[in-house]
Amino acid sequence: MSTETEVQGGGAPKLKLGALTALVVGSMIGGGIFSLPQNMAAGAGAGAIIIGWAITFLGMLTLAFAFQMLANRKPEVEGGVYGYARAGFGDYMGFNSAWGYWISAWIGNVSYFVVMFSALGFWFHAFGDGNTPTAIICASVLLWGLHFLVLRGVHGAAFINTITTIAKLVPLALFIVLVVFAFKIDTFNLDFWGNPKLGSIVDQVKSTMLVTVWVFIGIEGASMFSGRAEKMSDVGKATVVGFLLTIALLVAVSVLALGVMTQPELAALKNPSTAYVLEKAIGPWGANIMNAGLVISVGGALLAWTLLAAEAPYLAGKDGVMPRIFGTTNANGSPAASLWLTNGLIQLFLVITLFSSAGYLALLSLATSMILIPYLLCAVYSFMVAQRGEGYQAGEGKGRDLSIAGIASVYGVWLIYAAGVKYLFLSMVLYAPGLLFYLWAKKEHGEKPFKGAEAVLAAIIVVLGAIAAYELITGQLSL
Ligand SMILES: NC(=[NH2+])NCCC[C@H](N)C(=O)O
Repeated sequence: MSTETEVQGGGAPKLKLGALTALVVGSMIGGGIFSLPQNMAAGAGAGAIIIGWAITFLGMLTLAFAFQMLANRKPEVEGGVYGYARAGFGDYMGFNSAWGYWISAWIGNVSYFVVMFSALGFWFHAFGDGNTPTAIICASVLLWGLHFLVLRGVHGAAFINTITTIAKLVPLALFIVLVVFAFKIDTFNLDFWGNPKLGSIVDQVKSTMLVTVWVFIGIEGASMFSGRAEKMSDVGKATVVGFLLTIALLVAVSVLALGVMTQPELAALKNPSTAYVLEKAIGPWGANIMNAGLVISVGGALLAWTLLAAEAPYLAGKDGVMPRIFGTTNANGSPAASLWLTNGLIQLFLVITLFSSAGYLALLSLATSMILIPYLLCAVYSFMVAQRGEGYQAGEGKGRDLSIAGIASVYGVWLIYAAGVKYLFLSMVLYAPGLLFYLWAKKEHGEKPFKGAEAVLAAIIVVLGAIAAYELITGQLSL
């Protein structure tokens, strides 16, 4: 691996608006949407679900706008959630953002493999719940197939992602149309504000927040590839358009399902619950269609997330906050070292799921909450940029941007609260070991690792991580 190829993608072709939008939609729509009817109904009635979507709409829209604003006002900052955190809060925070994002991305992929083979288990019983030996062997073959595909070039992989993204919209559109016909307003209105077992409206709404976070992860997809984009303005457009398309699908799927089955019925469904909702609407074919849809959708999202996962250490490596080796690309412009590390870890975890599915599920929710810190840092950074007026013409109003960035930041804090502060504490177990990589990188460049308060922050993360690890081991805390 030579360092000459460190230049961004060498002469690789640049990504256009269509490919960027497909990256956003393709990474947001993966497995989550197929389980949405059950996941949302598990703790909330129709009324609370609608309120939950309204909050999510406002919050995620402002976050999408914040990414758009950053792409337009700060075109020189590459690297999405990592790049913005570093620009706003220095090398060490930038590193942590890349690290948290990366872990969240690849652990998410481990869950994708399990979910995909569990859906295939609908037809092929040898795959069971997605973690039988046969399933793990086949998942591993698929993993390395994707690996070599991406090694041949990010641009080509992005092209295939565009195709799978279009393909995955078909079963979802079909679901929406067919369920509209089966929709019964009486079913929908029944216990609109939830039955007493679900608790207060606030509790019900809060229960939906975790689910809505997971389904929107990927909203940063275009920003992560800003360095490979043809035009910066396309990055912003792709983010907003991708968001609007995705939320329309998500809301339709979750709300329409409530007119086919009652909340307790939905809550009791197996996942992917869309399969059983459609089965109720049109018969056995329904389950076949949605299971197939899930396989296509997650297959495509696996590709998108292989790209996204490898991008984070690569970008950080290029800037010298991750070890140099991760910043190198092969002759096709693919971040080869980063890909090998990422997929190697996924392979390891796939084997672990063979022995312990429970432990891995716990790790998954932990990893989901890890991405909230990178999101919050981006929102706050967009607020700082607007406040300082960076990239604005003289006399140009900042009011709109300030309020958007303000709401996005408040939403970011709310998500961490709604996801549970416990998870934030537990995620320190995974944040803490990153320090070794950071110190390694800084040593390579002969730089002092910390400026100002960064050393204190690093110490806090390590101490919290150690306490959390200790409490986990002694059983005082559980995932
Ligand atoms: N591999 C991942 N890290 N995926 C995270 C994105 C999840 C995506 N929004 C979904 O609903 O499926």
